[in-house]
Amino acid sequence: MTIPVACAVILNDQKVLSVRRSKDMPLAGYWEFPGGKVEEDESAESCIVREIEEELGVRVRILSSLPNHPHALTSEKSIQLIPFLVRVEAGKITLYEHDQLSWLGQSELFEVN
Ligand SMILES: Nc1nc2c([nH]c(=O)n2[C@@H]2O[C@H](COP(=O)(O)OP(=O)(O)OP(=O)(O)O)[C@@H](O)[C@H]2O)c(=O)[nH]1
Repeated sequence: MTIPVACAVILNDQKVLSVRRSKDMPLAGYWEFPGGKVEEDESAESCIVREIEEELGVRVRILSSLPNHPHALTSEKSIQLIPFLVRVEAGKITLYEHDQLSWLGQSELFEVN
């Protein structure tokens, strides 16, 4: 089974926004790009706008779509990660589901879980 997951790449001064999954979420403590599962009858584009509003409380505009990335979770379950480069259009980033955020530079991305 392959689950489509849309995620947002939000840049600020060459650093990318990363958020940490809270203890109320599965895979707690792992860092990710904000986003979530694409629902049935939803486009990946609508999904990322919805998820970012739910998770970070901001409205984003999609600037471009980035190459999709398949990622095996278990032998039966995999994720098709669908990243979008987005820009925050309105609001102030607030964590509604995650417990930490960090703006990470290219090499720092490899230093978190
Ligand atoms: N958002 C996000 N999810 C990722 C990334 N990489 C990655 O493997 N995933 C996985 O994709 C899945 C996304 O599921 P989720 O639980 O965040 O989705 P959701 O917000 O729709 O939650 P829900 O199922 O409770 O409605 C998780 O298994 C997560 O670990 C990433 O960079 N960002």
